[in-house]
Amino acid sequence: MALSSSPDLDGPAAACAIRLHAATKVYRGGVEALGPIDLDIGRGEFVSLLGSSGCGKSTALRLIAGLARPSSGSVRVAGEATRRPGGHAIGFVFQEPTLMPWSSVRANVGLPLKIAHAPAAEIARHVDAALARVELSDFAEAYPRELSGGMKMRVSLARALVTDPDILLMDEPFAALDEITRFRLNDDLLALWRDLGKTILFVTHSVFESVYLSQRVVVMSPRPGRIAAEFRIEAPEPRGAEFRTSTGYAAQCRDVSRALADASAAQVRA
Ligand SMILES: Nc1ncnc2c1ncn2[C@@H]1O[C@H](COP(=O)(O)OP(=O)(O)OP(=O)(O)O)[C@@H](O)[C@H]1O
Repeated sequence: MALSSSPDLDGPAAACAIRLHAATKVYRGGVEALGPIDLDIGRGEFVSLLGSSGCGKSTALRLIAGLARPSSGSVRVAGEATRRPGGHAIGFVFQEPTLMPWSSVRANVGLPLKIAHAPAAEIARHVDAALARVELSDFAEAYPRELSGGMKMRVSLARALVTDPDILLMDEPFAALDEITRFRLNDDLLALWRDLGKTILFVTHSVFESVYLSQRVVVMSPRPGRIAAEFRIEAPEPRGAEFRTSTGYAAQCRDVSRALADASAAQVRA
């Protein structure tokens, strides 16, 4: 078992931001949630983990974030981004925005820096930049109850960005949103990824979302989650409405969908 963070992963993995090697997770009580899986994610890559409910996607993110330890195998993350107080290699965006209802948007976004005892002026500067990035500058003094679901998720994203992480782990962040809001946030996330060059690992149930967003889609089999198939997504950049309605997009969604169905069927037969 190994879990480590180092400025660079060894050898040819130097261009690699995340490396899982034969990683497994067995929870207390004997639930075999994950693996073994091998997965390398390159610096600056946008990868989606796609799989049915309970296949271990969140478990994989938790191992990478260091919130849980692998039962065997290793999980390694490159970079110890301490460019600012409270800086982390990793930012985490959950399905629920998990905002403090009694605090303003500004206070919610600044929380990670406040916990790290960053000076007030520095917190204000980084919060303003993060809010501008998610187009919420006009809502800095608003409270979560005054915001729509999409806006709350933007606040959650700003809070993850405020420490300037190298890696963003996103666990079904848009699953609870209506389709129009989801599409808009998909486009905003792609713009953010292009501009900031972060490594993004995105968990979703949605074939359509995974193909639209990612450079690579990793299809997982049901519990214990293993990698059943991988697809490199071919798309013109920047992606937008034209890609969403293209035959190339439809064909890739069909292929990924088939692999997901095959993975589930294989498990049922096993
Ligand atoms: N702390 C825990 N203790 C015991 N079992 C757990 C724990 N966390 C998750 N599990 C089990 O491990 C399996 C994988 O869970 P996980 O949340 O990683 O799946 P998932 O693919 O993210 O699911 P979903 O898409 O529904 O969020 C599930 O069967 C779940 O019940």
